Amino acid sequence: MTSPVLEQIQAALATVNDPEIKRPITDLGMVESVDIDDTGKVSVKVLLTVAGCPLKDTITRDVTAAVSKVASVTAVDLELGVMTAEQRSGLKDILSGGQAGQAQREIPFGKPDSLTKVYAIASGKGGVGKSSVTVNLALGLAAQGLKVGVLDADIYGHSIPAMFGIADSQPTQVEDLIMPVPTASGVSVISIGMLKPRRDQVVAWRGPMLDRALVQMLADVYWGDLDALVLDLPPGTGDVAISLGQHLPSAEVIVVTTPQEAAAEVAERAGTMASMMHQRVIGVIENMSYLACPHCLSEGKDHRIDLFGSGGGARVAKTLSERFGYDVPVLGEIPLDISLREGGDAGKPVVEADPTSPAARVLHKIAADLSGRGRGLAGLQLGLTPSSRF
Ligand SMILES: Nc1ncnc2c1ncn2[C@@H]1O[C@H](COP(=O)(O)OP(=O)(O)OP(=O)(O)O)[C@@H](O)[C@H]1O
Repeated sequence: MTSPVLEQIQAALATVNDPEIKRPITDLGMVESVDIDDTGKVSVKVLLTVAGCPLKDTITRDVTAAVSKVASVTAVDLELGVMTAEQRSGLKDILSGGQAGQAQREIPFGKPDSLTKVYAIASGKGGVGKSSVTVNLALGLAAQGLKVGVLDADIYGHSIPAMFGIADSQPTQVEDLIMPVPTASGVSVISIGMLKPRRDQVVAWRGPMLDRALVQMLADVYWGDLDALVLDLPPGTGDVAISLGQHLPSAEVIVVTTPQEAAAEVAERAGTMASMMHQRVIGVIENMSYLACPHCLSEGKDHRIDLFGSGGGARVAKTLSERFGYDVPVLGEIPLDISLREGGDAGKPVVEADPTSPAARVLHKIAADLSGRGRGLAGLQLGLTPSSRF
């Protein structure tokens, strides 16, 4: 039996999103029953996707808050249950959009009508700050109001979860569909490290294994409707970069380098590799660009110490522009900044923990510029050839 109050409660429940799937729990078959007694006490039973769901506290809080707001509700009694195998299979069907049971799901970002911008963060060598840039750029894009996912494909490092403060989190699995782990600010994260049975296990995979892992992270993960997916690639020009090029030629590549000559040369190779895979290199980020002299700052002066030399980013941008015949700009120069390193170590990225610090300001600016380029099909090759000139 429905009553106006029950309808209001249903409407309130429809405002609660599952934190991992980011869709209303009412659309996902998670609300099993709703009742209200004569005193205004509401009894709700919500089914979790798996027993021991890591986000059950969030769901409890959100459901209780939403239902409590309905006028005439005096109390909320929430019971949590767990979906049966059959209910989970139904949920998987909803999430995979009718593709359930297919041996190989499609990569949603590879479809011609995909509106998700895919940014692949590449570098020539390790340790130049590629993962730090990935994490902070993703949060910077989220701060611009975008729905953002991060895929950590750096088999050697997979440091992304720790930098986000979710190192101990494991993704929830609904049948063979994997839910990305949400960060505190709602960025969805999957790391190649999360696919290993044990955290300390060393990944020594060859090309085909890596390719399978990358496809799994792109196709078997329920990413939902993202505005941007930021990928942390392993350094260099190896198997993952080739696989990514094959599966996602529409990915836009950002090359991270330091000001050093030696770093610039290998960074150019990483950029050239992307271009060989028909991906567009949209810019270069120079990290560890300079150190703001602390003594001068205290005197109100801006003096830069070029700890690692200078000009690497500009050199890579110039070389790649000449090589590809289109403009590859320097997107920003991120200074050395203790708060960036501390934020990474503590799992509290600098763009959120210390947004006015010098590095965070540059990263926010890069994110704002990128999001200003807009979502959608702009910049994609549409495969149209003009038939005549006007
Ligand atoms: N601008 C910066 N200022 C201060 N420390 C930085 C800066 N950029 C990066 N770091 C620090 O340098 C170290 C290496 O950075 P990061 O892990 O992001 O590099 P990476 O290129 O992803 O390395 P790898 O490829 O080996 O994973 C980290 O400890 C990070 O905190």
